Amino acid sequence: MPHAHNPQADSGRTAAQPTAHPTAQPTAHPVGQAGGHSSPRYSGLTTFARLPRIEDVPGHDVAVVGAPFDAGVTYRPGARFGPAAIREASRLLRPYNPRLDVLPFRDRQVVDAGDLPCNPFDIATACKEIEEGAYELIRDGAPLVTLGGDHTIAYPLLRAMHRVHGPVALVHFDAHLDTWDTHWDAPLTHGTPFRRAAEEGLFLPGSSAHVGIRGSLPDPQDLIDDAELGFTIVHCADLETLTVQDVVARLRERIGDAPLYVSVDIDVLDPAHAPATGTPEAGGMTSRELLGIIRGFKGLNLIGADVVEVSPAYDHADITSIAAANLAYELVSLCAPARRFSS
Ligand SMILES: N=C(N)NCCCC(=O)O
Ligand SMILES: [Zn+2]
Ligand SMILES: [Zn+2]
Repeated sequence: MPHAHNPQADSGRTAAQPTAHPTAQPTAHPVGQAGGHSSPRYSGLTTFARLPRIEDVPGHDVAVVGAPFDAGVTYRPGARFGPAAIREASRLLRPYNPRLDVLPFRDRQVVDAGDLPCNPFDIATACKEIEEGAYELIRDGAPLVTLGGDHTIAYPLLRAMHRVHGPVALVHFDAHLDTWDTHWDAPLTHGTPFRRAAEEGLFLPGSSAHVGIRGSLPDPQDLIDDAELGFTIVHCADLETLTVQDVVARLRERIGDAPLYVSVDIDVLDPAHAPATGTPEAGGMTSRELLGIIRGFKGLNLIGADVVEVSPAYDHADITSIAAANLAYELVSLCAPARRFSS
């Protein structure tokens, strides 16, 4: 599908009417990754998975974009460097995803769209910039995977998704609820994006879930307030008895055939699997569990996703960035069609 602005695509669009082009044809001959045999994977300029930049191809079916913003954090800063670190850690991603049996870059034109503009001093301005930048990438219906950035960015991203698809099923992987009303009286922080989104009806509460919630809370009222927003919660402790398949079944039943948005706060992983994050909590998920649950969304209508809260200065041996890059790869892979012929 063309990336160029299409004025007709906007006409008659309202929030309640999904407007993604159901008939849009995928790019005929996608440009894939820079070849691992013609140039070693550790060489060359960095794009996500060594994919072409958006300006290097005529159009895109799926975009990966960075949102280097971290003015909304409450504890350790540094997620503004997340997109660069995740891209660097994505060099080893290969063309074939065997668990999903797809070649995500062969049948869809996947591009690296660079970084969205994000004002580093004014959160409201940054949110507007992120929303507009994301909207330009998705206006013709292309799925978007955003590399954060702190979790504040999920709010403008959901606003952009809503403009194209209407309310979405939201699956939110996180140690934290991120549904506070305000933090230090600030309405736009990484602890508040899903409260703002709920107020604006950006997601379908009955189709949405928090997964991986754990850790100490400022107040017991947090859980009561969150419950009023309509989410179901798969607590991290539930994984002591539920298998990955059980969780997938529960989430799929809830999502149904609604357009799906997946928001992954990397702190849903145990600090052993993701040390480089702003508000780490002990007792988290393994990367294998999280990758398994996300793969379980195969066949659903994924219209967007984010992987946020990677703060690379706290990393060791790129553990966190590698986990984030692989999660983004699975999310992009969910946008690929079933394999039609062997490679
Ligand atoms: N990591 C995210 N998104 N939120 C954490 C907020 C929890 C706190 O600062 O107490
Ligand atoms: Zn979190
Ligand atoms: Zn979060």
